Amino acid sequence: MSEKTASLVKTAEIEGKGRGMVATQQVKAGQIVLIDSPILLYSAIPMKNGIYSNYCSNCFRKLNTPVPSPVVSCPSCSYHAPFCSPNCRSVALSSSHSHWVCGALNYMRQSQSQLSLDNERQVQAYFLIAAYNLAVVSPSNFQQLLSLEGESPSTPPDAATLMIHSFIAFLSPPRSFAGFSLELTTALLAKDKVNAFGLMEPFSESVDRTVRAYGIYPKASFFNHDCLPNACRFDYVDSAAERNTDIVVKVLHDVPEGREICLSYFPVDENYADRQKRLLEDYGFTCECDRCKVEMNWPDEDQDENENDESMEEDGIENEDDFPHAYFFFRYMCDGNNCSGTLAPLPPSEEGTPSKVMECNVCGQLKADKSFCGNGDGGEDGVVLD
Ligand SMILES: C[S@@+](CC[C@H](N)C(=O)[O-])C[C@H]1O[C@@H](n2cnc3c(N)ncnc32)[C@H](O)[C@@H]1O
Repeated sequence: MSEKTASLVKTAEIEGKGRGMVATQQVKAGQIVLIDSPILLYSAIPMKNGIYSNYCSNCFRKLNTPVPSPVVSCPSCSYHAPFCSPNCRSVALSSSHSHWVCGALNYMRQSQSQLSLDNERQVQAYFLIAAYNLAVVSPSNFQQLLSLEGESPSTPPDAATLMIHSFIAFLSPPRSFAGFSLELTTALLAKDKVNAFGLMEPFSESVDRTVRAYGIYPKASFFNHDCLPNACRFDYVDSAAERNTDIVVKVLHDVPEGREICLSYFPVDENYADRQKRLLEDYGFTCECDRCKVEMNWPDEDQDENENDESMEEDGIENEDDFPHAYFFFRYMCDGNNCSGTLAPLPPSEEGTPSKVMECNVCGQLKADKSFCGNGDGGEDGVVLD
């Protein structure tokens, strides 16, 4: 986090939500309030016999060539874990791709058919391998991971958790780490469940994106959820030259001092029932945000009005009493094909003049701010984008 952004948010207790992030001063539309680096990253791509993924095994940048050259692959892996550069490889060999991780992943690949872990369990195994490795390569970051929100279930671990724990036990976690136990495995999985941020595969208009990797971000983990967020997060995994796995949190509009800054944990255009289900199952809470209080009274057939299509835009704005948050969708939802991203203004000028250009956090397109342009095509207020 840079000095400049460090002072714009702080953690505070928020009634009914645990810790949250609040603005320490008035924040202007488009300002970056946090840049955070991951303490842990792991692949979200389940392994398919002997085929490595098309992302750097350290920083998850998309690789240009499908077959890695020997200078940028792991010297020990039977599957030649690929890296995007000799530097990434050298960093990884002493941290995220340590000798133990390398052996553990190799074993997982070789014995995949006997292990019969489904895709979700494979990704959990990647996480646990990365987390137990972290305990050795960076004990302080490991403690930070353990200090995050996420309660272990009060019920005994299910069969799948027992299986995955015994699999990790079989891999003999690094000898210098003494705390390995079923309780710790269960606690780690609980932290991962509510705190991991997905780094998505490159955007495509024709294919639905899936997650390429998950990261644990120690400061960004304090943002609570709101179904009409006042901030959203960006990442530049393939385009940033350095620190490409950092996430950047920007506010959508002016936020007064002391106000909580929230993200939406998933695309904003999901309907009420789906949001509630997801928040309860994945994050363990019932959302009582202003938007949910309105939508809980909507009949089922109106639920899909949230969707970001033409009819929503027209209907929503015409029926503001039923849909008071229509303005949010009009101004902050990207209307790009297959996108569902959130638009945040570019940072204001040094003098504090707000930008009239919005950036989408999914497709990356720059668009004219509709609130300045009337119809949003950029033609009425001199905001013309290439
Ligand atoms: C990523 S953490 C956010 C920080 C967390 N509140 C803390 O104390 O560290 C996600 C967890 O915060 C809580 N949370 C987030 N948003 C919430 C909301 N709108 N209402 C109630 N609890 C919320 C839930 O317990 C959720 O599993």
